This record gives sequence, C-alpha cells and structure tokens, in this order.
Amino acid sequence: MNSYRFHKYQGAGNDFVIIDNRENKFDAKDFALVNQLCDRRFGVGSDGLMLLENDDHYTFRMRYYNSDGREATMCGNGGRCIVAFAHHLGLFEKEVTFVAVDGVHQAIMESDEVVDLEMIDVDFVERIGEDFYLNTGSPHYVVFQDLSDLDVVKEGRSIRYNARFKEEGTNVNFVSMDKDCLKVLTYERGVEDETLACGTGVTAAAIAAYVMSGCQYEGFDIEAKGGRLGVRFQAKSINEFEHVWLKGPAVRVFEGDITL
Ligand SMILES: N[C@H](CCC[C@H](N)C(=O)O)C(=O)O
Repeated sequence: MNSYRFHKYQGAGNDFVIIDNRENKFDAKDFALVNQLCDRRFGVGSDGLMLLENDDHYTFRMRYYNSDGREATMCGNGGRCIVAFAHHLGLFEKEVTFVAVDGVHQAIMESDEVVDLEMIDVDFVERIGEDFYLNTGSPHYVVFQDLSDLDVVKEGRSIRYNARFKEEGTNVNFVSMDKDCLKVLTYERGVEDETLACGTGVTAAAIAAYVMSGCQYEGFDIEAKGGRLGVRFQAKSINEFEHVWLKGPAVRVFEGDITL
C-alpha cells in the first residue's frame, strides 16, 4: 500500500486528480492504480489524472491519463487546471510555458480561477458528410444537430466504436449553433462516458463552427453542461488555424491523501 498526496481540480465540470510528481515517485505505468484513483467509488474520482513533472527546458511537463488508466493525448481543460496548480505551487506569477504530449503551450492566469491556454495549431479539418473530424491535441468528431432529447452516450458510442474509429477511438461532440454562441455536449474517449465539458472538444467545435458559419466568426462563447468556455483563433485558411486559445474556469476543489 502506498499513500498519495493529490489535488482535485475542475474546469467547467471536467474534473481531474493532479499529483505533484517532480520527484518522479509515481508509477505511471500502473494502469490499475490510475484507474482506481479516478474511480468515483473506490478512489478520489475524476475524468482524468495528471502528473506535474520537471522538464529541462520548460517550467513543467504535463502528463495526462484518461480515467481508464491509460496515458492519453492532450486535455484542454486539464491543461488549464494544471496551470492553476502550478501557479498554486508558486512556479510562476502570470504567464507560463509548459510542455505536454502535443508540444509546447503558453498559458495566462487571467485571475485566480480563470486560465487562458494556447492550444496547438490545427492544420486539417476533414469533412465526413455533414460532420467534421479534426485534431486539437486530441481527435474530435463534430456533429451539428438539435440537442433536445439527445442520448449523448448512446449516439457518442455508436460513432466512437464504428468501423473507422473503434481501434484508436475518437471523442464525439454534438453542437448547436446560434451565431457566435455554441452549446456542446461531449462523449469522451477513455472516459467512455459523457463529461460535463471537454476543452479540446469545444475547441474542435468552435473551429468546425467557423467553417459551418461560412467563416463569419473567429471566436465563440460555448455553453458546456458544466460551465462556460471561450475559444478564439486566427484562420489561415478553411483548413488551417493558429493562435488557438481556450479560456475558462480552473478551480481548486480540495486536496488530500489517499492510501491504495
Ligand atoms: N478523453 C480525451 C483526452 C481528454 C480531453 C478532454 N478532457 C479535454 O479537456 O480536452 C482523449 O482521450 O482524446
């Protein structure tokens, strides 16, 4: 049995267990341990787990794990929450540069509980019928439709496990658009459930909405189930986007020790 000091954060209801692993003591290869720490009955409970680690070139390194226990691709809400945690640790004052699985990110503490995070550039947006498929640090399938009476888990699973995506998986976002305001519901790969918000997901939804809206808006206000997020970007073309920023709440909920 080992004891773990953890810090619980949430970004628009997408929640995370964060561990300060600068001494490299956490066994990140123990899938069962990560899965149990994320378990909402047998552990702390969260959509994912992050390790904050030292890095030779940047203020810190972020490693992200979905609640299934496996190391994953980029997490936008997680990125904003680990920045708030690094600020809580006193690692920086206002702006920070860190490295994650998809590369180097800038971030700004807008206030104690609001973080602005620069996402990676998007260099391709695939059209699949009326739908969109793009990667904003994680892969996202985007469907524009009426959201009333939608069974997000049923419909999300049917896409996530279809012939094309069943091996690698994909996250699935259902979007309704009213001018520059979006409502987004997300089924998340690796959680294999609906989450209350998905940072890379709302970023993908906003970029798809730019295309869908006839390139009218380079920014959107987004209502997720767990809170509001903002996405802005510069379009180089209908397929290429840079200076992509995701802004929203990153809230420290509690900290504690758990022995497993
Ligand atoms: N489940 C995602 C990673 C976390 C994405 C989400 N929590 C976010 O805020 O971007 C995946 O496996 O692609």
